[in-house]
Amino acid sequence: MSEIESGAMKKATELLTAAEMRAIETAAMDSGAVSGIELMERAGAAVVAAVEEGWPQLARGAFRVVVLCGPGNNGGDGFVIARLLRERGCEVELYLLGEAVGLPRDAQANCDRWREMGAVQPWPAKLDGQADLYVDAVFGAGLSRPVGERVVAPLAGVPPERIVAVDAPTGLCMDSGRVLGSAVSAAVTVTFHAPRPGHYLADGPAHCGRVICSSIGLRGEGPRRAVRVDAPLVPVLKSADGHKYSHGHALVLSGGSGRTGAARLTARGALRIGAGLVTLGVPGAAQLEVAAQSTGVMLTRVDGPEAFSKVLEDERINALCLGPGLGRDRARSLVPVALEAGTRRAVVLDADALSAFADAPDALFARLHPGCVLTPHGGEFARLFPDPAKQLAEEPARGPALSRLDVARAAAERAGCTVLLKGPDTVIARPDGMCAVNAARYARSVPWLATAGAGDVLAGFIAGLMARGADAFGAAATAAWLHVECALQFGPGLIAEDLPESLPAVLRQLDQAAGRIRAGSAAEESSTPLQ
Ligand SMILES: NC(=O)C1=CN([C@@H]2O[C@H](COP(=O)(O)OP(=O)(O)OC[C@H]3O[C@@H](n4cnc5c(N)ncnc54)[C@H](O)[C@@H]3O)[C@@H](O)[C@H]2O)[C@@H](O)CC1
Ligand SMILES: [K+]
Repeated sequence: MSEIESGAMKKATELLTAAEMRAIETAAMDSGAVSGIELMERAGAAVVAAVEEGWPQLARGAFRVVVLCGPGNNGGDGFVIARLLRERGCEVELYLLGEAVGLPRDAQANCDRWREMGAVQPWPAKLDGQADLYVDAVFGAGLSRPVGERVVAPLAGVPPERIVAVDAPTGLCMDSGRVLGSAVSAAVTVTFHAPRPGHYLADGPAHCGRVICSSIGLRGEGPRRAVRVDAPLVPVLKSADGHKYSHGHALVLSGGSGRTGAARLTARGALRIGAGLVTLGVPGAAQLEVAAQSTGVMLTRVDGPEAFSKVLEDERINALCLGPGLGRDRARSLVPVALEAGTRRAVVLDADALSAFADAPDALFARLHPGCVLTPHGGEFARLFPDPAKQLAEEPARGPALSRLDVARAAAERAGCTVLLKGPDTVIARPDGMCAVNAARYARSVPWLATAGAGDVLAGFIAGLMARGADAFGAAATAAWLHVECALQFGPGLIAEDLPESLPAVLRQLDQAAGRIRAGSAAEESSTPLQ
Protein backbone atom coordinates (compact mmCIF):
# COMPACT_ATOMS: atom_id res chain seq x y z
CA MET A 1 0.00 0.00 0.00
CA SER A 2 1.31 3.45 -0.77
CA GLU A 3 1.31 5.41 2.45
CA ILE A 4 1.34 8.69 0.63
CA GLU A 5 -1.49 7.93 -1.72
CA SER A 6 -3.70 5.89 0.56
CA GLY A 7 -5.80 8.86 1.72
CA ALA A 8 -6.40 7.01 4.97
CA MET A 9 -8.04 8.96 7.79
CA LYS A 10 -5.22 8.27 10.19
CA LYS A 11 -4.07 11.25 12.24
CA ALA A 12 -0.43 10.36 12.02
CA THR A 13 1.94 7.70 10.76
CA GLU A 14 4.96 6.72 12.79
CA LEU A 15 8.31 7.48 11.19
CA LEU A 16 10.99 4.99 12.24
CA THR A 17 14.71 5.59 12.26
CA ALA A 18 16.97 2.82 10.97
CA ALA A 19 17.88 1.87 14.55
CA GLU A 20 14.21 1.75 15.63
CA MET A 21 13.34 -0.40 12.61
CA ARG A 22 16.24 -2.71 13.35
CA ALA A 23 15.01 -3.09 16.94
CA ILE A 24 11.55 -4.11 15.70
CA GLU A 25 13.05 -6.62 13.26
CA THR A 26 15.34 -8.05 15.91
CA ALA A 27 12.51 -8.37 18.44
CA ALA A 28 10.36 -10.18 15.86
CA MET A 29 13.21 -12.56 15.00
CA ASP A 30 14.16 -13.15 18.65
CA SER A 31 10.55 -13.98 19.50
CA GLY A 32 10.61 -16.67 16.83
CA ALA A 33 7.72 -15.00 14.99
CA VAL A 34 9.76 -14.69 11.80
CA SER A 35 13.29 -15.36 10.55
CA GLY A 36 15.60 -12.90 8.86
CA ILE A 37 15.48 -14.92 5.65
CA GLU A 38 11.66 -14.78 5.66
CA LEU A 39 11.73 -11.00 6.15
CA MET A 40 14.19 -10.69 3.28
CA GLU A 41 11.96 -12.83 1.04
CA ARG A 42 8.95 -10.65 1.88
CA ALA A 43 10.95 -7.46 1.30
CA GLY A 44 12.07 -8.71 -2.11
CA ALA A 45 8.53 -9.80 -2.99
CA ALA A 46 7.19 -6.37 -1.99
CA VAL A 47 9.62 -4.67 -4.36
CA VAL A 48 8.66 -7.04 -7.18
CA ALA A 49 4.96 -6.30 -6.54
CA ALA A 50 5.71 -2.56 -6.79
CA VAL A 51 7.63 -3.16 -10.02
CA GLU A 52 4.73 -5.11 -11.51
CA GLU A 53 2.43 -2.22 -10.67
CA GLY A 54 4.77 0.52 -11.85
CA TRP A 55 6.13 -1.20 -14.98
CA PRO A 56 3.14 -3.08 -16.50
CA GLN A 57 5.22 -3.84 -19.61
CA LEU A 58 6.93 -6.51 -17.47
CA ALA A 59 3.88 -8.71 -17.91
CA ARG A 60 4.18 -8.45 -21.71
CA GLY A 61 7.59 -10.21 -21.70
CA ALA A 62 11.06 -9.31 -23.08
CA PHE A 63 11.74 -7.22 -19.97
CA ARG A 64 15.41 -6.60 -19.21
CA VAL A 65 16.40 -5.86 -15.60
CA VAL A 66 19.72 -4.90 -14.04
CA VAL A 67 20.06 -5.54 -10.29
CA LEU A 68 22.82 -3.77 -8.37
CA CYS A 69 23.56 -5.42 -5.02
CA GLY A 70 25.54 -3.98 -2.12
CA PRO A 71 27.55 -5.83 0.53
CA GLY A 72 24.82 -5.89 3.23
CA ASN A 73 21.22 -7.00 3.64
CA ASN A 74 20.01 -4.35 1.18
CA GLY A 75 22.02 -6.35 -1.34
CA GLY A 76 20.35 -9.46 0.12
CA ASP A 77 16.98 -8.03 -0.93
CA GLY A 78 18.49 -7.50 -4.37
CA PHE A 79 19.31 -11.22 -4.77
CA VAL A 80 15.69 -12.08 -3.86
CA ILE A 81 14.37 -9.53 -6.37
CA ALA A 82 16.67 -10.89 -9.11
CA ARG A 83 15.42 -14.45 -8.49
CA LEU A 84 11.73 -13.50 -8.38
CA LEU A 85 12.00 -11.42 -11.55
CA ARG A 86 13.82 -14.23 -13.35
CA GLU A 87 11.03 -16.59 -12.25
CA ARG A 88 8.59 -14.15 -13.91
CA GLY A 89 10.46 -14.48 -17.19
CA CYS A 90 12.60 -11.34 -17.07
CA GLU A 91 16.11 -11.21 -18.44
CA VAL A 92 18.17 -10.34 -15.33
CA GLU A 93 21.80 -9.20 -14.95
CA LEU A 94 23.18 -8.89 -11.44
CA TYR A 95 26.25 -6.98 -10.23
CA LEU A 96 27.72 -7.14 -6.73
CA LEU A 97 29.72 -4.41 -5.00
CA GLY A 98 32.59 -6.23 -3.30
CA GLU A 99 33.03 -9.93 -2.72
CA ALA A 100 30.30 -12.49 -2.04
CA VAL A 101 32.42 -14.07 0.72
CA GLY A 102 31.82 -11.14 3.08
CA LEU A 103 28.02 -11.06 2.75
CA PRO A 104 25.90 -11.34 5.90
CA ARG A 105 24.31 -14.77 6.39
CA ASP A 106 20.84 -14.17 4.92
CA ALA A 107 22.23 -12.21 1.99
CA GLN A 108 24.74 -15.01 1.42
CA ALA A 109 21.97 -17.61 1.37
CA ASN A 110 20.08 -15.58 -1.24
CA CYS A 111 23.24 -15.01 -3.24
CA ASP A 112 23.70 -18.80 -3.36
CA ARG A 113 20.10 -19.30 -4.52
CA TRP A 114 20.59 -16.69 -7.24
CA ARG A 115 23.78 -18.38 -8.46
CA GLU A 116 21.66 -21.43 -9.33
CA MET A 117 19.95 -19.34 -12.00
CA GLY A 118 22.39 -16.60 -12.97
CA ALA A 119 25.84 -15.06 -12.64
CA VAL A 120 27.12 -12.65 -10.01
CA GLN A 121 29.09 -10.13 -12.02
CA PRO A 122 31.77 -7.77 -10.70
CA TRP A 123 30.88 -4.12 -10.18
CA PRO A 124 30.73 -2.30 -13.53
CA ALA A 125 32.32 1.10 -14.15
CA LYS A 126 29.42 2.02 -16.40
CA LEU A 127 26.15 0.52 -17.67
CA ASP A 128 24.62 0.90 -21.12
CA GLY A 129 21.37 2.41 -19.79
CA GLN A 130 19.34 0.24 -22.20
CA ALA A 131 17.62 -2.03 -19.67
CA ASP A 132 13.93 -1.55 -18.89
CA LEU A 133 14.54 -1.43 -15.14
CA TYR A 134 17.44 -0.91 -12.73
CA VAL A 135 17.13 -2.13 -9.15
CA ASP A 136 19.14 -0.13 -6.61
CA ALA A 137 19.83 -2.61 -3.80
CA VAL A 138 23.25 -1.21 -2.90
CA PHE A 139 22.80 0.51 0.47
CA GLY A 140 19.71 1.06 2.60
CA ALA A 141 19.44 1.38 6.35
CA GLY A 142 23.10 0.51 6.86
CA LEU A 143 24.55 3.53 5.03
CA SER A 144 27.37 4.53 7.34
CA ARG A 145 29.67 6.83 5.34
CA PRO A 146 29.68 8.99 2.23
CA VAL A 147 29.14 7.10 -0.98
CA GLY A 148 32.01 7.24 -3.46
CA GLU A 149 31.69 7.90 -7.20
CA ARG A 150 32.52 4.26 -8.01
CA VAL A 151 29.31 3.16 -6.26
CA VAL A 152 26.90 5.44 -8.12
CA ALA A 153 28.77 5.53 -11.46
CA PRO A 154 26.89 2.55 -13.02
CA LEU A 155 23.59 4.40 -12.64
CA ALA A 156 24.96 7.79 -13.67
CA GLY A 157 23.50 7.76 -17.18
CA VAL A 158 20.27 5.95 -16.33
CA PRO A 159 17.10 8.07 -16.22
CA PRO A 160 15.41 7.97 -12.77
CA GLU A 161 12.18 6.78 -14.42
CA ARG A 162 13.85 3.38 -14.85
CA ILE A 163 15.18 3.02 -11.32
CA VAL A 164 13.49 1.40 -8.35
CA ALA A 165 15.24 1.86 -4.99
CA VAL A 166 15.09 -0.75 -2.26
CA ASP A 167 14.34 0.88 1.13
CA ALA A 168 16.14 4.09 0.10
CA PRO A 169 18.00 5.38 -2.91
CA THR A 170 21.66 4.55 -2.31
CA GLY A 171 23.46 7.47 -0.68
CA LEU A 172 20.36 8.87 0.99
CA CYS A 173 20.41 8.73 4.78
CA MET A 174 17.07 7.28 5.88
CA ASP A 175 17.09 9.09 9.22
CA SER A 176 17.73 12.57 7.87
CA GLY A 177 16.98 12.65 4.15
CA ARG A 178 20.47 14.03 3.61
CA VAL A 179 22.83 12.86 0.89
CA LEU A 180 26.07 11.26 2.04
CA GLY A 181 28.51 11.88 -0.79
CA SER A 182 26.37 11.10 -3.85
CA ALA A 183 22.91 9.60 -4.12
CA VAL A 184 20.83 7.77 -6.67
CA SER A 185 17.54 9.32 -7.84
CA ALA A 186 14.75 6.78 -8.36
CA ALA A 187 11.23 6.75 -9.75
CA VAL A 188 9.93 4.58 -6.92
CA THR A 189 11.33 3.76 -3.50
CA VAL A 190 9.91 0.73 -1.75
CA THR A 191 10.35 0.71 2.01
CA PHE A 192 9.15 -1.79 4.57
CA HIS A 193 6.81 -1.76 7.57
CA ALA A 194 6.88 2.02 8.23
CA PRO A 195 8.18 5.07 6.41
CA ARG A 196 11.37 6.77 7.65
CA PRO A 197 12.06 10.42 8.33
CA GLY A 198 14.48 10.52 5.41
CA HIS A 199 11.70 9.80 2.94
CA TYR A 200 10.20 13.21 3.82
CA LEU A 201 12.99 15.42 5.11
CA ALA A 202 15.60 17.48 3.28
CA ASP A 203 16.68 15.91 -0.05
CA GLY A 204 14.72 12.69 0.51
CA PRO A 205 11.71 13.45 -1.70
CA ALA A 206 13.90 14.63 -4.58
CA HIS A 207 15.69 11.27 -4.61
CA CYS A 208 12.90 8.84 -3.68
CA GLY A 209 10.49 9.63 -6.52
CA ARG A 210 7.39 8.00 -5.11
CA VAL A 211 7.45 6.17 -1.77
CA ILE A 212 5.65 2.87 -1.31
CA CYS A 213 5.59 1.46 2.20
CA SER A 214 4.89 -2.26 2.16
CA SER A 215 4.00 -4.54 5.01
CA ILE A 216 6.45 -7.38 5.56
CA GLY A 217 4.33 -8.90 8.28
CA LEU A 218 6.02 -7.20 11.23
CA ARG A 219 3.71 -6.26 14.07
CA GLY A 220 5.78 -4.04 16.34
CA GLU A 221 5.48 -0.29 16.79
CA GLY A 222 8.41 1.95 17.54
CA PRO A 223 8.74 4.37 20.43
CA ARG A 224 6.61 6.92 18.55
CA ARG A 225 9.16 9.67 18.83
CA ALA A 226 8.37 11.00 15.37
CA VAL A 227 5.23 10.96 13.27
CA ARG A 228 4.12 12.27 9.91
CA VAL A 229 1.00 14.41 10.29
CA ASP A 230 -1.80 13.01 8.11
CA ALA A 231 -4.80 14.85 9.58
CA PRO A 232 -5.55 17.28 12.43
CA LEU A 233 -4.07 16.05 15.71
CA VAL A 234 -6.45 18.20 17.76
CA PRO A 235 -10.18 18.85 17.23
CA VAL A 236 -10.82 21.54 14.63
CA LEU A 237 -14.53 21.05 14.03
CA LYS A 238 -16.71 22.80 16.58
CA SER A 239 -19.18 20.87 18.71
CA ALA A 240 -22.82 21.82 18.53
CA ASP A 241 -23.08 23.11 22.10
CA GLY A 242 -20.29 25.74 22.19
CA HIS A 243 -20.63 29.53 22.13
CA LYS A 244 -18.08 32.18 21.24
CA TYR A 245 -16.64 32.47 24.77
CA SER A 246 -16.12 28.73 25.02
CA HIS A 247 -13.81 28.94 21.98
CA GLY A 248 -11.35 31.29 23.62
CA HIS A 249 -10.09 34.77 22.93
CA ALA A 250 -6.88 35.36 21.00
CA LEU A 251 -4.99 38.64 21.14
CA VAL A 252 -2.61 39.47 18.29
CA LEU A 253 -0.20 42.37 18.78
CA SER A 254 0.27 44.63 15.79
CA GLY A 255 3.07 46.94 14.71
CA GLY A 256 2.66 50.64 14.07
CA SER A 257 1.05 52.60 11.27
CA GLY A 258 1.89 51.25 7.81
CA ARG A 259 3.05 47.93 9.29
CA THR A 260 -0.21 46.38 10.43
CA GLY A 261 -0.84 44.04 7.48
CA ALA A 262 1.05 41.08 8.92
CA ALA A 263 -0.82 41.10 12.24
CA ARG A 264 -4.11 41.53 10.40
CA LEU A 265 -3.34 38.35 8.43
CA THR A 266 -2.52 36.59 11.69
CA ALA A 267 -5.77 37.75 13.28
CA ARG A 268 -7.77 36.62 10.26
CA GLY A 269 -6.13 33.19 10.50
CA ALA A 270 -6.97 32.93 14.20
CA LEU A 271 -10.57 33.91 13.53
CA ARG A 272 -11.06 31.51 10.62
CA ILE A 273 -9.66 28.57 12.56
CA GLY A 274 -12.31 29.12 15.14
CA ALA A 275 -11.12 31.27 18.04
CA GLY A 276 -14.32 32.63 19.60
CA LEU A 277 -12.96 36.17 19.70
CA VAL A 278 -9.91 37.75 18.16
CA THR A 279 -8.56 41.15 19.16
CA LEU A 280 -5.75 43.12 17.55
CA GLY A 281 -3.62 45.08 20.04
CA VAL A 282 -2.66 48.22 18.13
CA PRO A 283 -0.65 51.35 18.93
CA GLY A 284 -2.82 54.49 18.97
CA ALA A 285 -1.31 55.86 15.77
CA ALA A 286 -2.36 52.76 13.81
CA GLN A 287 -5.87 52.39 15.18
CA LEU A 288 -7.65 54.09 12.29
CA GLU A 289 -5.70 52.14 9.69
CA VAL A 290 -6.52 48.83 11.33
CA ALA A 291 -10.16 49.71 12.00
CA ALA A 292 -10.65 50.56 8.33
CA GLN A 293 -9.22 47.22 7.19
CA SER A 294 -10.55 44.67 9.65
CA THR A 295 -13.95 43.13 10.03
CA GLY A 296 -14.80 40.47 12.57
CA VAL A 297 -11.70 41.33 14.56
CA MET A 298 -11.88 43.63 17.60
CA LEU A 299 -9.40 46.38 18.36
CA THR A 300 -7.77 47.45 21.55
CA ARG A 301 -5.11 50.07 22.09
CA VAL A 302 -1.73 48.71 23.16
CA ASP A 303 0.93 51.41 23.04
CA GLY A 304 3.47 49.88 25.41
CA PRO A 305 4.05 47.35 28.19
CA GLU A 306 1.81 49.09 30.71
CA ALA A 307 -1.16 49.20 28.40
CA PHE A 308 -0.46 45.57 27.47
CA SER A 309 -0.46 44.48 31.13
CA LYS A 310 -3.73 46.31 31.62
CA VAL A 311 -5.32 44.53 28.64
CA LEU A 312 -4.11 41.19 30.02
CA GLU A 313 -6.10 41.74 33.21
CA ASP A 314 -8.96 40.29 31.17
CA GLU A 315 -8.43 36.63 31.94
CA ARG A 316 -10.69 35.54 29.10
CA ILE A 317 -7.81 36.39 26.76
CA ASN A 318 -6.17 32.98 26.72
CA ALA A 319 -3.88 33.01 23.69
CA LEU A 320 -1.41 35.63 22.48
CA CYS A 321 0.48 35.99 19.25
CA LEU A 322 3.42 38.34 18.93
CA GLY A 323 5.80 38.84 16.06
CA PRO A 324 4.21 39.39 12.66
CA GLY A 325 4.96 43.01 11.72
CA LEU A 326 5.52 43.85 15.37
CA GLY A 327 8.91 45.58 14.99
CA ARG A 328 11.88 44.51 17.06
CA ASP A 329 11.76 47.36 19.60
CA ARG A 330 8.11 46.78 20.28
CA ALA A 331 8.79 43.03 20.51
CA ARG A 332 11.57 43.58 23.08
CA SER A 333 9.22 45.53 25.33
CA LEU A 334 6.05 43.46 24.86
CA VAL A 335 7.27 39.84 24.73
CA PRO A 336 8.36 39.82 28.41
CA VAL A 337 4.89 41.01 29.42
CA ALA A 338 3.29 38.23 27.38
CA LEU A 339 5.53 35.67 29.09
CA GLU A 340 5.19 37.12 32.58
CA ALA A 341 5.48 34.38 35.16
CA GLY A 342 2.19 33.19 36.53
CA THR A 343 0.05 34.11 33.55
CA ARG A 344 0.66 30.83 31.73
CA ARG A 345 -1.27 31.89 28.71
CA ALA A 346 -0.70 30.23 25.37
CA VAL A 347 1.88 32.35 23.53
CA VAL A 348 2.95 32.09 19.90
CA LEU A 349 6.18 33.90 19.06
CA ASP A 350 7.00 34.47 15.41
CA ALA A 351 9.09 36.74 13.18
CA ASP A 352 10.17 39.95 15.02
CA ALA A 353 9.40 38.37 18.40
CA LEU A 354 12.16 35.85 17.62
CA SER A 355 14.61 38.15 15.84
CA ALA A 356 14.40 40.66 18.71
CA PHE A 357 16.11 38.11 20.97
CA ALA A 358 18.81 36.97 18.55
CA ASP A 359 21.49 38.68 20.66
CA ALA A 360 20.30 37.20 23.93
CA PRO A 361 18.32 34.01 23.28
CA ASP A 362 18.87 32.77 26.84
CA ALA A 363 16.95 35.75 28.20
CA LEU A 364 14.02 34.61 26.06
CA PHE A 365 14.37 30.91 26.89
CA ALA A 366 14.38 31.66 30.62
CA ARG A 367 10.84 33.06 30.32
CA LEU A 368 9.30 30.46 28.00
CA HIS A 369 6.96 27.76 29.31
CA PRO A 370 5.34 24.64 27.81
CA GLY A 371 2.35 26.68 26.60
CA CYS A 372 4.58 28.58 24.15
CA VAL A 373 5.28 27.91 20.50
CA LEU A 374 8.22 29.37 18.58
CA THR A 375 7.80 29.37 14.79
CA PRO A 376 11.21 30.15 13.26
CA HIS A 377 12.14 29.78 9.62
CA GLY A 378 15.67 28.57 8.92
CA GLY A 379 17.32 31.98 9.37
CA GLU A 380 15.50 32.81 12.60
CA PHE A 381 16.27 29.31 13.88
CA ALA A 382 19.99 29.79 13.20
CA ARG A 383 19.99 33.07 15.13
CA LEU A 384 18.26 31.59 18.18
CA PHE A 385 19.93 28.17 18.13
CA PRO A 386 23.30 28.76 16.45
CA ASP A 387 24.99 25.53 17.56
CA PRO A 388 22.53 22.95 16.25
CA ALA A 389 21.99 25.06 13.12
CA LYS A 390 25.76 25.09 12.49
CA GLN A 391 26.00 21.33 12.94
CA LEU A 392 23.15 20.81 10.50
CA ALA A 393 24.87 23.00 7.91
CA GLU A 394 28.02 20.86 7.98
CA GLU A 395 28.54 18.19 5.35
CA PRO A 396 27.67 14.88 7.04
CA ALA A 397 30.75 12.69 7.50
CA ARG A 398 28.93 9.54 8.58
CA GLY A 399 25.50 7.97 8.69
CA PRO A 400 23.04 8.25 10.20
CA ALA A 401 23.42 11.99 9.68
CA LEU A 402 22.07 14.70 11.97
CA SER A 403 18.50 15.51 10.91
CA ARG A 404 16.07 18.40 11.15
CA LEU A 405 14.27 16.27 13.74
CA ASP A 406 17.44 16.15 15.85
CA VAL A 407 18.01 19.89 15.75
CA ALA A 408 14.36 20.80 16.32
CA ARG A 409 14.35 18.43 19.31
CA ALA A 410 17.48 20.03 20.71
CA ALA A 411 15.93 23.48 20.23
CA ALA A 412 12.66 22.52 21.94
CA GLU A 413 14.55 21.08 24.88
CA ARG A 414 16.70 24.18 25.13
CA ALA A 415 13.77 26.58 24.84
CA GLY A 416 11.48 24.51 27.08
CA CYS A 417 8.58 24.80 24.65
CA THR A 418 7.31 23.62 21.29
CA VAL A 419 9.43 24.67 18.32
CA LEU A 420 8.07 24.65 14.78
CA LEU A 421 10.92 24.76 12.27
CA LYS A 422 9.45 25.91 8.97
CA GLY A 423 10.17 24.51 5.54
CA PRO A 424 8.61 22.25 2.93
CA ASP A 425 9.45 19.62 5.55
CA THR A 426 8.20 21.49 8.62
CA VAL A 427 9.23 19.85 11.88
CA ILE A 428 7.36 20.42 15.12
CA ALA A 429 9.23 19.36 18.27
CA ARG A 430 8.17 19.13 21.88
CA PRO A 431 10.67 19.51 24.76
CA ASP A 432 10.28 15.81 25.65
CA GLY A 433 11.58 14.84 22.20
CA MET A 434 8.27 14.06 20.47
CA CYS A 435 8.34 15.29 16.86
CA ALA A 436 5.88 15.67 14.03
CA VAL A 437 6.74 16.21 10.38
CA ASN A 438 4.32 18.11 8.19
CA ALA A 439 5.61 17.23 4.76
CA ALA A 440 4.54 19.47 1.90
CA ARG A 441 6.13 16.94 -0.42
CA TYR A 442 5.04 14.44 -3.07
CA ALA A 443 1.28 14.86 -3.65
CA ARG A 444 1.18 17.60 -0.98
CA SER A 445 3.82 19.72 -2.67
CA VAL A 446 2.75 23.40 -2.69
CA PRO A 447 5.58 25.59 -4.02
CA TRP A 448 3.11 28.49 -4.26
CA LEU A 449 2.90 28.56 -0.46
CA ALA A 450 6.26 30.36 -0.44
CA THR A 451 4.58 33.77 -0.51
CA ALA A 452 4.85 36.86 1.71
CA GLY A 453 2.59 36.68 4.74
CA ALA A 454 1.97 32.92 4.64
CA GLY A 455 3.89 32.52 7.89
CA ASP A 456 1.79 35.23 9.55
CA VAL A 457 -1.34 33.22 8.80
CA LEU A 458 0.28 30.07 10.18
CA ALA A 459 1.02 31.86 13.47
CA GLY A 460 -2.64 32.90 13.58
CA PHE A 461 -3.82 29.33 12.97
CA ILE A 462 -1.70 28.15 15.91
CA ALA A 463 -2.86 30.94 18.23
CA GLY A 464 -6.48 30.33 17.25
CA LEU A 465 -6.27 26.60 17.99
CA MET A 466 -4.58 27.30 21.32
CA ALA A 467 -7.30 29.83 22.19
CA ARG A 468 -9.71 26.96 21.62
CA GLY A 469 -7.82 24.90 24.18
CA ALA A 470 -5.40 22.84 22.08
CA ASP A 471 -1.98 22.03 23.53
CA ALA A 472 1.04 23.74 22.01
CA PHE A 473 2.38 20.73 20.09
CA GLY A 474 -1.01 19.58 18.81
CA ALA A 475 -1.96 23.11 17.77
CA ALA A 476 1.33 23.71 15.94
CA ALA A 477 1.27 20.37 14.09
CA THR A 478 -2.41 20.74 13.19
CA ALA A 479 -2.01 24.34 12.05
CA ALA A 480 0.94 23.39 9.85
CA TRP A 481 -1.07 20.56 8.29
CA LEU A 482 -4.12 22.78 7.68
CA HIS A 483 -1.90 25.52 6.25
CA VAL A 484 -0.70 23.16 3.52
CA GLU A 485 -4.21 21.82 2.97
CA CYS A 486 -5.41 25.40 2.42
CA ALA A 487 -2.64 25.97 -0.13
CA LEU A 488 -3.55 22.71 -1.89
CA GLN A 489 -7.19 23.72 -1.85
CA PHE A 490 -6.50 27.12 -3.44
CA GLY A 491 -3.76 26.08 -5.85
CA PRO A 492 -1.22 28.18 -7.78
CA GLY A 493 -1.66 31.94 -7.68
CA LEU A 494 -2.25 31.83 -3.94
CA ILE A 495 -1.43 34.89 -1.86
CA ALA A 496 -1.42 34.93 1.94
CA GLU A 497 -4.90 36.48 2.13
CA ASP A 498 -6.27 33.37 0.39
CA LEU A 499 -5.09 31.00 3.11
CA PRO A 500 -7.67 31.87 5.81
CA GLU A 501 -10.34 32.10 3.12
CA SER A 502 -9.53 28.59 1.91
CA LEU A 503 -9.96 27.13 5.37
CA PRO A 504 -13.77 26.74 5.28
CA ALA A 505 -13.56 24.40 2.27
CA VAL A 506 -10.86 22.35 4.01
CA LEU A 507 -12.91 22.16 7.20
CA ARG A 508 -16.00 21.18 5.22
CA GLN A 509 -14.09 18.26 3.72
CA LEU A 510 -12.93 17.19 7.18
CA ASP A 511 -16.50 17.44 8.41
CA GLN A 512 -17.70 15.29 5.52
CA ALA A 513 -14.95 12.74 6.16
CA ALA A 514 -15.83 12.70 9.88
CA GLY A 515 -19.46 12.19 8.92
CA ARG A 516 -18.53 9.24 6.78
CA ILE A 517 -16.57 7.75 9.68
CA ARG A 518 -19.51 8.31 12.03
CA ALA A 519 -21.69 6.55 9.48
CA GLY A 520 -19.32 3.60 9.65
CA SER A 521 -17.96 3.52 6.11
CA ALA A 522 -14.42 4.15 7.34
CA ALA A 523 -14.81 2.68 10.81
CA GLU A 524 -11.71 0.58 10.27
CA GLU A 525 -9.43 3.60 10.29
CA SER A 526 -8.74 4.44 13.88
CA SER A 527 -6.28 6.97 15.16
CA THR A 528 -3.65 6.49 17.79
CA PRO A 529 -3.31 9.15 20.46
CA LEU A 530 0.07 10.87 20.56
CA GLN A 531 1.46 10.52 24.03
N1 LIG B 1 16.63 -8.91 8.41
C1 LIG B 1 16.72 -7.63 8.23
O1 LIG B 1 17.39 -6.94 8.99
C2 LIG B 1 16.06 -7.05 7.04
C3 LIG B 1 16.75 -6.11 6.32
N2 LIG B 1 16.28 -5.67 5.18
C4 LIG B 1 17.15 -4.92 4.28
O2 LIG B 1 18.40 -4.76 4.87
C5 LIG B 1 18.82 -3.42 4.79
C6 LIG B 1 19.73 -3.09 5.92
O3 LIG B 1 20.81 -3.99 5.84
P1 LIG B 1 22.21 -3.68 6.46
O4 LIG B 1 22.04 -3.27 7.85
O5 LIG B 1 23.08 -4.84 6.18
O6 LIG B 1 22.69 -2.38 5.69
P2 LIG B 1 22.98 -2.08 4.15
O7 LIG B 1 22.80 -3.29 3.34
O8 LIG B 1 22.22 -0.87 3.82
O9 LIG B 1 24.52 -1.64 4.15
C7 LIG B 1 25.46 -2.17 5.04
C8 LIG B 1 26.76 -2.49 4.36
O10 LIG B 1 27.19 -1.42 3.55
C9 LIG B 1 28.49 -0.95 3.97
N3 LIG B 1 28.50 0.49 3.74
C10 LIG B 1 27.72 1.42 4.32
N4 LIG B 1 27.97 2.63 3.79
C11 LIG B 1 28.92 2.45 2.84
C12 LIG B 1 29.59 3.31 1.95
N5 LIG B 1 29.33 4.60 1.89
N6 LIG B 1 30.50 2.79 1.10
C13 LIG B 1 30.79 1.47 1.12
N7 LIG B 1 30.19 0.60 1.95
C14 LIG B 1 29.27 1.08 2.81
C15 LIG B 1 28.60 -1.38 5.38
O11 LIG B 1 29.94 -1.49 5.78
C16 LIG B 1 27.87 -2.72 5.35
O12 LIG B 1 28.71 -3.72 4.80
C17 LIG B 1 17.57 -2.64 4.76
O13 LIG B 1 17.76 -1.37 4.18
C18 LIG B 1 16.66 -3.56 3.97
O14 LIG B 1 16.84 -3.32 2.60
C19 LIG B 1 15.06 -6.25 4.61
O15 LIG B 1 15.46 -7.39 3.93
C20 LIG B 1 14.08 -6.60 5.66
C21 LIG B 1 14.70 -7.52 6.66
K1 LIG C 1 19.02 1.00 -1.94
